[in-house]
Amino acid sequence: MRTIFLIGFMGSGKSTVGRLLAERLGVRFIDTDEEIAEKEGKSINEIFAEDGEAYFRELETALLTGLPESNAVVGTGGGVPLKEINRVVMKEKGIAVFLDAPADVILSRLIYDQSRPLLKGDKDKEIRERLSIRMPIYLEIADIRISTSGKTPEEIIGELIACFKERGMGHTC
Ligand SMILES: Nc1ncnc2c1ncn2[C@@H]1O[C@H](COP(=O)(O)OP(=O)(O)OP(=O)(O)O)[C@@H](O)[C@H]1O
Ligand SMILES: O=C(O)C1=C[C@@H](O)[C@@H](O)[C@H](O)C1
Ligand SMILES: [Mg+2]
Repeated sequence: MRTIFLIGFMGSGKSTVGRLLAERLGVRFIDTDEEIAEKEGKSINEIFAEDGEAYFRELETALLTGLPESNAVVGTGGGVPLKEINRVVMKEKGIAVFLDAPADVILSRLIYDQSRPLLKGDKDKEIRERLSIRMPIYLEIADIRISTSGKTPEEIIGELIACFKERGMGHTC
């Protein structure tokens, strides 16, 4: 099985769905944010505050470059597809599954969340502005796009697995 990269905005469910999907497929789960936080010994908030976003983005690229090309599900950070080198690495190593959710659903999931450094002000505005800039990039590299609104993580995984069975890995559903 080629590596599955889950991409999408903050709160789209990449970490939640990714962990369950890996369990279901019997493969390793790697969450880029968790790996980086563990290696640095600090939270993502602390890395952004103390070392800056540019440093965090370098760590993301370094991590992606070292990931396996098979038998893994990767929950990416929401900003990973923004860099061209990251998009190239993901395409080389596996397939990209875009977990889609509109701004109001994302806001409802993250309204009380304090762990995302890019959502510290007017969350509604920050989500809408960033999502509109990123949407074309997520769409451009998605092999598969799944709407997550109103679906449980289990339902999303069921849809994804059905899609893989119907079309085969690496094809657009
Ligand atoms: N399908 C879903 N339905 C309802 N709530 C969900 C769903 N998927 C995720 N959530 C909830 O939304 C929140 C954010 O989910 P998660 O951390 O998996 O997002 P993420 O895409 O990994 O975000 P980030 O890019 O910031 O890492 C969590 O509280 C999670 O329980
Ligand atoms: O969308 C983003 O740019 C981010 C998403 C999170 O997964 C973290 O990687 C970090 O909070 C930045
Ligand atoms: Mg995550």
